[in-house]
Amino acid sequence: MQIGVLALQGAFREHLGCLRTLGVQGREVRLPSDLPDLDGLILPGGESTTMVRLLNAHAFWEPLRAFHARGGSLWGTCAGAILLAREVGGQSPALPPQPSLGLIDMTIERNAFGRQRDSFTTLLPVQGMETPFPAVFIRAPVITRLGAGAQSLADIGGQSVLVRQGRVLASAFHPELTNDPRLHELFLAGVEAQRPAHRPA
Ligand SMILES: NC(=O)CC[C@H](N)C(=O)O
Repeated sequence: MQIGVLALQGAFREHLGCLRTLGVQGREVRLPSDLPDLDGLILPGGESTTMVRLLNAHAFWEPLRAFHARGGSLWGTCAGAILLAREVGGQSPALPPQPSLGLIDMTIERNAFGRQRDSFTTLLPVQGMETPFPAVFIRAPVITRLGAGAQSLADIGGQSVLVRQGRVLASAFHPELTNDPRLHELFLAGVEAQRPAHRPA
């Protein structure tokens, strides 16, 4: 199974490290030409406005949508989750809406926890996990609207922080900054389930 991590900016090395501990040699994705033979792609946390600028500069938007359309699985963490949303809120009304891939029918609000709670770690109950997940939030977004086709797997105070729509997973927090492999395992299991039978592992 071929897994890539978008390596334009942010915590891509940490994701590659987590994949390595699970025996998966992930690949840095820096150009659209790195996408074609991947089965799964992780969009890391970082600064979504910077990522948008770099995605524009490399004409990445259509190749990413095409990757999804041909059966690729995606997982966005924090800034990466913002890139996957249909609508992005939380920026100054003076600015135009932030562009995004629209691969999950949700509205996501940037920097939603406010200054006092800029960064925190919490033990988060996640659907399907026997014990809570240690979730690290850093200037994190929350999902304020979720379409009927998307499913919430965890929430804080009634607001979703982990959602799935088909082959696309989004977490508002950073599983790559903890030693708990369960979300990486969840993503890889989804990729494996989607991988065409004729492709070698
Ligand atoms: N840790 C993160 O990825 C923070 C995301 C950042 N606040 C943004 O809007 O892009």
